[in-house]
Amino acid sequence: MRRGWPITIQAEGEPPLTLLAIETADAERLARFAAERGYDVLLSNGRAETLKLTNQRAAADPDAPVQIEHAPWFDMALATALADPQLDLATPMKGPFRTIAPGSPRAATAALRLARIAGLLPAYVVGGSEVQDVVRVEDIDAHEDATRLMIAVRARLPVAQAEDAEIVAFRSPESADEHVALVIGSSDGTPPLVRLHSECLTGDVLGSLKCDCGPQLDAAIRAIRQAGWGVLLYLRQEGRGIGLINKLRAYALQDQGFDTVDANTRLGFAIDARDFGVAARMLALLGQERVRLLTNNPAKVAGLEAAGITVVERVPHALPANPHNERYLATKRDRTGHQL
Ligand SMILES: Nc1nc2c(ncn2[C@@H]2O[C@H](COP(=O)(O)OP(=O)(O)OP(=O)(O)O)[C@@H](O)[C@H]2O)c(=O)[nH]1
Ligand SMILES: [Zn+2]
Repeated sequence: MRRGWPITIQAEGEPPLTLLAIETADAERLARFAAERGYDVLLSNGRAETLKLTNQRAAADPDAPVQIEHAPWFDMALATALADPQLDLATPMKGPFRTIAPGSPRAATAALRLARIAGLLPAYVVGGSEVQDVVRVEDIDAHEDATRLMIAVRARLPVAQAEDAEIVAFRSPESADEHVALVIGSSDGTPPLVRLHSECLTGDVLGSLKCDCGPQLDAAIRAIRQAGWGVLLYLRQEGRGIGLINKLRAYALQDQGFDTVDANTRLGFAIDARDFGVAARMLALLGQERVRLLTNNPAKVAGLEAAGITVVERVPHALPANPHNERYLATKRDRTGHQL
């Protein structure tokens, strides 16, 4: 998909679904794809609603797939406008469009998930008649199957704020994401103070002021050291699970005035695409199934608990705002239920 090649997704009991990711397609590839029959367009419900293409279907799952029927005037420019929200404000969409029920609904849902895993916009043309390399839905699920995660290596890692630390790296056969845990101090038998930190290249490395990630990361290490012992999980869930490029697309939409929640929806993603089952699995592999959790986000507590970890205490983890992240923090409080 990243190379712009078509793929076929097969869900058991459904017709095979052959598709081409719009982001990596070009006019020539598009013309070759489904040349005789024409192609439909597959979007997420959130993206389709943004474009007002869902005929007011009540409260559908934002991640559910929506299929738009081919019309003779579909071309690369139109496919790009359907896929990419960047130009929504500049070029209003001209129809008419007709949405139809996806012929392979489970394969279509898996396709949207695969785009997110690949870091691409979740939008495809569908309908190619030649079956391509076949990907089974189970193959896509395996990328996010936390039970397949294992400890790969552990080593001593003194860090500036905690000299007595050890790094533990995890990986699974299917996923390229290499998650790590920094174990600070040694167990004294009490539940560790734990922080789930999701990767944020802009905040963690470049010192971005748009979010609170960098200061939260520093403060977490300090708090764990002060508590005596604990674990920082550094989860490779950049952009709340949508990847760096898609997060930066969300930033570009924020430059147009949308908040962090609406930016994700306009792109066609869930507001938070993270799976905290990965964190639960890492804690279980470290032998820590009872934890004190540093967070303001009730979804992290719920996600760990649902995956079998007992959160004995939630420890607030708020830091002072700056002029650039005030709105971001207010959105967390007002729209995503953060207890700030
Ligand atoms: N999609 C998207 N992701 C963002 C944005 N701003 C920050 N992020 C990502 O959000 C994640 C940071 O979330 P966390 O620090 O875990 O914070 P949280 O879920 O709000 O919860 P706590 O800090 O634990 O209260 C990182 O992966 C960032 O890259 C944004 O505007 N859009
Ligand atoms: Zn950040």
